[in-house]
Amino acid sequence: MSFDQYSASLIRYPDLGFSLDTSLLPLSSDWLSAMQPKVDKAFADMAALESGAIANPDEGRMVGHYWLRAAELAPNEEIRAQINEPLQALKDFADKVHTGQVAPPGAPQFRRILLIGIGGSALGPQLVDQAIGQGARLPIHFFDNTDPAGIDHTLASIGSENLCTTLVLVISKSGGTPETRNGMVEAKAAFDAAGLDFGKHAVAITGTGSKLDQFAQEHSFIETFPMEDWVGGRTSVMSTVGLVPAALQGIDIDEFLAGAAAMDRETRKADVSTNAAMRLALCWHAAGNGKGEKDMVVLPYKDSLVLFSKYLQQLVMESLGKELDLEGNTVNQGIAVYGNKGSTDQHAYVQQLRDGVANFFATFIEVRKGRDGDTIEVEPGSTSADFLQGFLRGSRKALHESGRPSITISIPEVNPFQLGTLIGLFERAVSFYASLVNINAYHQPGVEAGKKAAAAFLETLHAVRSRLVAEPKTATEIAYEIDGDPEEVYHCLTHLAGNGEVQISLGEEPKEDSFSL
Ligand SMILES: O=P(O)(O)OC[C@H]1O[C@H](O)[C@H](O)[C@@H](O)[C@@H]1O
Repeated sequence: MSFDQYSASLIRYPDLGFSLDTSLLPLSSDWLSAMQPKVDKAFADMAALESGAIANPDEGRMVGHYWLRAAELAPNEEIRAQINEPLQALKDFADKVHTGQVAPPGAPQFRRILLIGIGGSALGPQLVDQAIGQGARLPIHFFDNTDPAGIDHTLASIGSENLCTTLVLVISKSGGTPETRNGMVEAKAAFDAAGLDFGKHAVAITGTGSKLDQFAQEHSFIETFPMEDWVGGRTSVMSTVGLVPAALQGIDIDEFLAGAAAMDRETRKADVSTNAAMRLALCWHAAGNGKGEKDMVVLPYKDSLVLFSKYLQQLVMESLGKELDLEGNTVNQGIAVYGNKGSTDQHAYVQQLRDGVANFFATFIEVRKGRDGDTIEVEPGSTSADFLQGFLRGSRKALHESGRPSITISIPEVNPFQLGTLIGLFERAVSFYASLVNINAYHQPGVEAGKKAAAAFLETLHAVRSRLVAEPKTATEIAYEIDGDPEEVYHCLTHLAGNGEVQISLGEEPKEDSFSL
């Protein structure tokens, strides 16, 4: 490690308190020169995207998440209104909830939020809650799955006696995602059981005209906020999806947006030497040979950023994990992302990072401020923050010594503005990287395949249920009756057995297992 190398390579934005250190993942000038045409194209692609080009060609959509924090840059008046009007409306709504002008029947105020959503319609609000939701005016709970045990756990943590002061946010861009629909049906059942009118507790955030939008109208929800098709789920945290819950929590959403806008201003500049988002994209490219050969391990040394690794996992992997490039060639692109937080992970998997298979690069996130307020010494002359910083610097050095590259991002503290800068940085890095490797970062065709297969499984399950009788049958026999796949039928049967709907009698192997009512 050399101070000269560090000093020369550091990209700093002093007004943002931000710096990016890539000295331990160096990019040679020859390599950079060779990449220059692709870099130029990536800057040009981004300029086109931001001025309203159809940047998501497969879905024929514009890609507008950068406008959400700078509506003046949106390509037309209609889109500016689609940003500004809901923003004002959601702020007014949050004020009314806080002052009790919007209140549940029979109680002066809403006291907590239950957010129902999945993927991009939950991860952003979860990240915001964990990172900057401390001391929120309204605590928030989540249904982010169709796991009934998880739903029961969340309902129990709210307490049935508290549903009467719970505000439910149902979030789904498409308005048809099964997990979210199921969560809403489960929540409604809990409200019904408590004798409460679900609609008087519910708000929808969804595309206009979606199934959820219709449900909200039919059940007289308190409010519906629109979500536009030019915002992708994984980049929706600065749309109504992230801002409605954040404003209700009392988080300073203007600062959050300002942080992203400030990072956008810096990383919009087509200068490879000072553009942190382009530098990140180039480092990813260099580390993984432009083919994702190295995984990205995200290590924020701050508890409140623990979900940032997961958030980036969706942002990066759903955006970059693509079979085809823009010309239709099979490329199987992507970068695997995982991570949790430091120094916790040093006591878990960092052993492998240091000594094991060298298939990754690390991204450290340093938060300079340890805590608000006074601190104590945990041993003479040292604070807990000193140790946290020591472990970050120690891991970075140890990885470097064993030939493992790393990037280090530094921010002064975790607050709405800084979280905005981090999200803005990675969103743009993902856009740039997608251009460098010539893929569409804004669709997710692979996700549809799993959804279709799940729907087919559910159909088989219905058919299997209808064939169950007191007399034992094997999976093969039932599969023959319904013209189904025996293994799929077997999985249906073990699912039903696991939930007490059928009896299973084990044979020597699964083929011989029999099932009866
Ligand atoms: O907001 P929704 O339409 O309910 O979608 C929720 C999520 O599920 C989809 O399957 C996509 O893969 C995600 O990108 C999306 O964020």
